[in-house]
Amino acid sequence: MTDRRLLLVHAHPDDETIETGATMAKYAAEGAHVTLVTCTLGEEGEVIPEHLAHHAPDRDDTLGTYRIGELADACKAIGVTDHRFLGGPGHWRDSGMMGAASNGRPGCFWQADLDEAAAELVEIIREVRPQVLVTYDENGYYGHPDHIQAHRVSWRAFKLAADPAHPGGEPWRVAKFYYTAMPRSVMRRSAESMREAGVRFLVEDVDDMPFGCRDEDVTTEIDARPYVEAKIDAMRAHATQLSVDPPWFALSNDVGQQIFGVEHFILRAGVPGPPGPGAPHEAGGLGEPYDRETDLFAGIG
Ligand SMILES: CC(=O)N[C@H]1[C@@H](O[C@@H]2[C@H](O)[C@H](O)[C@@H](O)[C@H](O)[C@H]2O)O[C@H](CO)[C@@H](O)[C@@H]1O
Ligand SMILES: [Zn+2]
Repeated sequence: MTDRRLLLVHAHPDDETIETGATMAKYAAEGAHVTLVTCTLGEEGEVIPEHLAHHAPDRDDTLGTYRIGELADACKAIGVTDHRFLGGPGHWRDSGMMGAASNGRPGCFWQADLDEAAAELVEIIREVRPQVLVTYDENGYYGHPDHIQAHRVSWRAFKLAADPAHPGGEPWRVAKFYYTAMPRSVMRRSAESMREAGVRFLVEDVDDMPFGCRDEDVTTEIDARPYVEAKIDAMRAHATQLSVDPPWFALSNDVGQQIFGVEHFILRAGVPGPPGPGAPHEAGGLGEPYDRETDLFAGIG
């Protein structure tokens, strides 16, 4: 299909690259219109490099502004030119990890009025008219309040955008709504590879990691291996948040993860397309039988 339009809704600067960077680079390179919406500036994040530590929320509190620049560089690396902050830069502040005092801070995303935030996203959906929307599952992929809220706002906006009773612009029905996903079998093989390689990062037991899904829940495997270098460049752009030592990376908790050019998704709404040739285990794929979609736009007329 021509005129493909993909909308991704992510919570903080860096999530777009960690979970969907190769997929975004692939579709952008293939001429699809890729729109990234980021819900906060990541103001409450930790800072890895010592020389940037002064930006931290408990020091200069300038991390949000700094991460705007990191995100711009990451978007350039993956070829994404249409990026928006939900409600405008800094409209909703990063809420911090679940249970942090910052969860209760007025103006943080976790405290956002759902319909107000969803209305902001409906405006973008009715302007861009994407066939595909990608965000997190009900648990926000790993339980972070801003990720859970990104899911809730996206699902609400998906419904409202198609509702003729919702004011402002022509209704638009997004054909396919996806969750990002990381199959546990891929995590297990990756942890084994890290142990064998003796990586400099911590290697945690997969069952102790806050994310991961059953292989059988995955509906879609995007093989974007040709774009993994772009994903690595984008990860390097998020230097306050990520340590990158390809093919590995780590967040500020120094727990190692593998950088994959193959990324996985769960179709939450819409009609799946036909199965296609997936990726082998050694590439981070789910391997045989290749009974999953291999294109987010598959099956859309
Ligand atoms: C990938 C992601 O969502 N990162 C968030 C997350 O950052 C984590 C947080 O600082 C945690 O305390 C660390 O142990 C972990 O290593 C970090 O990845 O939460 C931040 C605060 O809400 C957010 O800014 C960051 O983007
Ligand atoms: Zn995040």
